[in-house]
Amino acid sequence: MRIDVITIFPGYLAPLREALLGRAIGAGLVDLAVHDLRSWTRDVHQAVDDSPYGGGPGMVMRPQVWGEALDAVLALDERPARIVVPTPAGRPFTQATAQAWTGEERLVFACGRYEGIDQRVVDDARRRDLPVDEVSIGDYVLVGGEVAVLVMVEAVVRLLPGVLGNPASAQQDSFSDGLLEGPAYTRPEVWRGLAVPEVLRSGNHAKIARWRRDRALERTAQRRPDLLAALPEDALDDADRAF
Ligand SMILES: COC(=O)c1ccnc(N)c1
Repeated sequence: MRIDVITIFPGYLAPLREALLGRAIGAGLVDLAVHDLRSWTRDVHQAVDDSPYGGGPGMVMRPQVWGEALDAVLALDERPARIVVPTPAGRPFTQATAQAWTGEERLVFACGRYEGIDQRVVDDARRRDLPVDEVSIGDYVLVGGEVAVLVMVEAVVRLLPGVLGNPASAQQDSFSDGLLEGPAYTRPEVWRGLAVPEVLRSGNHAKIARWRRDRALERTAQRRPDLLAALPEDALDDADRAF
């Protein structure tokens, strides 16, 4: 997978070259290219934004600069790309989105700042039949899209084959089965007077699986009843319902 990020703060994306993601890049599982949007400005001030039509606070990022930047970056590689615009006004980015994007050959992230990017940039890309997703990582506003890109790239790349040491851990993630993950424990057996639940030391794999499923159902019911309500009809078996 090739990932391109267009931003006025390239340094914000440096963490993508650390740790697990850095190793994925080193192993050739991911190609990452970060581009400074100001490279496509033509004026001495390298202006990337301007006042909003209709008035109002803040500044809007200029369509000319973004249009040239996206055209140039897309032309760097012939692989088909999905353009992603992080915005608080976007559709929710979820584990399902991350899973779906693992099938993409290329993702091009357009990081907006200020009050966002002139809408015609997205409209122009869409009318050229380029896939464009405007996505939000949660119901809150950031200063720029860069942090959202860090979140989304990590969520996607960790799912790519060969990235995680143990692929099973991606399968047992929270959300992978529609439920939140339950509590986890490691040594010592007792810590500050708190013992690891007995069942986890029983060696009885069926009982352990049941206990873990019950804890996941319990936590999901307590913290995210919306996820429980959204489960498909056949997702819960009789033992689950008995819980
Ligand atoms: C500027 O971008 C944001 O504020 C943003 C992007 C993606 N998700 C959000 N919740 C906010």
